[in-house]
Parts: sequence; structure tokens; C-alpha cells
Amino acid sequence: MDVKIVQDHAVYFRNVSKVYNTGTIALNNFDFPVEEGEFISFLGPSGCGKSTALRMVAGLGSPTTGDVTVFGNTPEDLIKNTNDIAFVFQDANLLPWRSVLDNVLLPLELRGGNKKEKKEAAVKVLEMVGLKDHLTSYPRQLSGGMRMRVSIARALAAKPKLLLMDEPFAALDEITRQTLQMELLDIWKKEKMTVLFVTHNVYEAVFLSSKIAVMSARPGRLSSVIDVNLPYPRELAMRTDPAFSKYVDLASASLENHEPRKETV
Ligand SMILES: Nc1ncnc2c1ncn2[C@@H]1O[C@H](COP(=O)(O)OP(=O)(O)OP(=O)(O)O)[C@@H](O)[C@H]1O
Repeated sequence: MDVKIVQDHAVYFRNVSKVYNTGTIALNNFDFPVEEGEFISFLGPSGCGKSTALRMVAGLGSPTTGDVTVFGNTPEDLIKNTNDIAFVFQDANLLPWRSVLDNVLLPLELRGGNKKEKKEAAVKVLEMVGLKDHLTSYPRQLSGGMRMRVSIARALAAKPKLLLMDEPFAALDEITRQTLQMELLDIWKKEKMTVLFVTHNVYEAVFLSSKIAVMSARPGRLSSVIDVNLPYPRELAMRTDPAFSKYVDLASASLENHEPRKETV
């Protein structure tokens, strides 16, 4: 099957509702377009359907009503036929018996093609995440932050156009988290990807995102959309800037607010 870019939206949630067979309404009328090149955070309390929404974009579960498209195609078609979508989870999910390089090569091996080129691509992304001196290390020899870097490198190796990240830094200490946030923004800009990023953390959402989709729980729906008009590249010092604090206040207030609206500062 030919997969074509048939519209400019990277992702489109159209009136999506998801009811699990337990009767839980995880998402209710979730309507949200994502333009190409954006860095979007899904911010909301536990259980508001953030992961459910993200998983649908990866073709892991489908809406009960409504639909989700990725570059105008169904997620299933893109996953089956292209390397356009990559997923990073909270847990690095590395294979313990494979070296760092072999873990990153794994998704490339599943696609066939030229071995030498694949190895070059894997080494290149490992360099990008600062692990070129650890190609032959095994996951047990790495810190939590390094394992997450491998996981990100593995996702980037096939040059995805859309990177899905489900609380990737939640288990890391604050310093490592901040370093990886900076590195992620660098990679996002360099590779011109679209990123959908799930987080509970208001500071993380404001620091990273061009736009924040604030969600409310029971049933999960879009509460507000915040355009974060802070310039890139974003430096750590920006966190003490009054403009940054304003967005943090706005996002925190939106978490309490259940009326759908468009927010500006
Ligand atoms: N496979 C499933 N079967 C039944 N219910 C589910 C399933 N997956 C999620 N749920 C329920 O759907 C709701 C939304 O879950 P989801 O994991 O999408 O929320 P979340 O916002 O990502 O939460 P968290 O921040 O805690 O990870 C929750 O009430 C959850 O218990």
C-alpha cells in the first residue's frame, strides 16, 4: 500500500471518545489538531487519558467513536508501511542481552536494507545523545539517564517524522531530567520532527512545548490549549524568567479549569 502525505496536519484527533470494555470513559470528544513541527505536551492529572490518546496515535488501540489520523493516514497504515512514527516510554525497555549499539539497531534490522548504512545511522544517533563511547556497553552497565538516552536513540534511528513520548523522564533525577530535556529540544529542532509528549509536570510542559494541551479527568477531555510563546532555543535560566512563571501559573490554573477554551498570555 502507498502511504502518502495527504494533509499538512501531523496528527488530527477528530472528536475522539474511548470507552474501555470495563466501562471506563478514558476520553470524551477529544478534538485536537497538531501541526507539523510542533512540540505538544499533553498535561493532565493521572487517569485523564493522556496515554490512551498517545497510544492511539501509535496504532495501539483505536477510538470507540471519532478518528485519529497521522499525516492524513491511519496510524496502523503508517506503522505497517513506514518508519514515520516512533515511541519512547517511561521505561527504557532495552534488551539486556544486546549491547547499546545492537539495541538501537533492532528496529532497523526489522526493516531490512543495507547493513552498513544501518550501523552508520545507529552510531550517528548514539553520538547525538552523547553515547558514542558506550556502543559496546550493556544496559546493566548504564545509569538510568543513559538507558533513557539509548531508548531515545533507538526511536530516532529510523528518522521518524513523529516522536511519541509517554513520561520519558518521570523516573529520572531532576538534573538528568533537565539535561535530557535540553538534548531533546536540540534534537527536535535539528531533525524537524513533530513531538507529542505526555507529562504530569507543569514546568516540564512549559519548558519544552510550543503548545500545551491541558486535559481534565473523568471523563478525559481537552480542558484548554496554551500557546507557549517563549523563544527557542530554551535555556535552563529561562525557568527563573517572569514570562516562564506566567505560563506555569496559567497551565496550573488550567489544570483546575474544566471549561474548554483557548488560552493566551
Ligand atoms: N486497557 C485498559 N482497560 C481498561 N481501562 C483502562 C485501560 N487503559 C487505561 N484505562 C483507564 O482509562 C483511564 C485513562 O487511562 P490513561 O492511562 O490513558 O491515563 P493517563 O492520563 O495516561 O494516566 P497516568 O498519568 O496515571 O499514566 C484510567 O481510568 C485508566 O484506568
